[in-house]
Amino acid sequence: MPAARLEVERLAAGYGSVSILSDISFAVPAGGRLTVLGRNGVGKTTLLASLMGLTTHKGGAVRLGDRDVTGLRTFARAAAGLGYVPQTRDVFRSLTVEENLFTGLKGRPRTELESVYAMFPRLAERRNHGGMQLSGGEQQMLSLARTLLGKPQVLLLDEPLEGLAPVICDQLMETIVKLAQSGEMTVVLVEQQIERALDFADDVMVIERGRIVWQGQGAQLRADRELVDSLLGVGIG
Ligand SMILES: Nc1ncnc2c1ncn2[C@@H]1O[C@H](COP(=O)(O)OP(=O)(O)OP(=O)(O)O)[C@@H](O)[C@H]1O
Repeated sequence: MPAARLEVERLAAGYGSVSILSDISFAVPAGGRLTVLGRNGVGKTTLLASLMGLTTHKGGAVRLGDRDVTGLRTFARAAAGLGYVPQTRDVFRSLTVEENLFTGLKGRPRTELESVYAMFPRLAERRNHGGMQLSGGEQQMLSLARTLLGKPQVLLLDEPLEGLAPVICDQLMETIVKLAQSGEMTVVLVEQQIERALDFADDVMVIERGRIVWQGQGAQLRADRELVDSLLGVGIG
């Protein structure tokens, strides 16, 4: 499946009776990249989870290409082309690397594993290792690789670099950038490492208390330290 446009219109969502997100509207063109920034606890994870149908819907719409997926359950959204790599890293710790990857194949031939092993040679080396023996970086690679086996049209990544050593962050970002540049999928990245996040995407969105407070080009943010400080409470560079 080729990359698809993601369009979110006036989305409102939360947990049970609690509202977290309101009036969230944005679009990412097919094959495009968007970075979502924001301080801790502002609703970034809730946004990605809401796109997957994992929160309480309170209004608005999510469209994937021409298809309105708002009313679909999580598995149906995944089948429609949304791929989600959660912050918690989706790894079955009692299974080996290869067994974890099998679960992402969903009946397609085993030979497809070779494509992700080529992308992550480290996983190929550790194919018989148990999930619980993996480092944080390897778990992140496995979680991403498993999602990629589903050939998503839109890939949602929640802080993939969290807790990883700088050299592993470099390697992982290189792979993510290559994936995005291939044009085979649209990518939405939530990331706290601002410099790397701005390197990743031209289009940036900043969330504060569940609302979009800034949308624009990353270059604008990079050039304006005061703006970055006011939006994110930290300097860059
Ligand atoms: N399962 C849940 N039930 C109720 N409230 C929740 C739940 N998960 C998160 N929240 C609340 O929703 C708000 C947004 O949290 P969220 O995890 O989306 O923020 P975030 O921007 O991703 O933060 P971080 O950068 O720390 O991961 C917070 O106030 C949080 O306490």
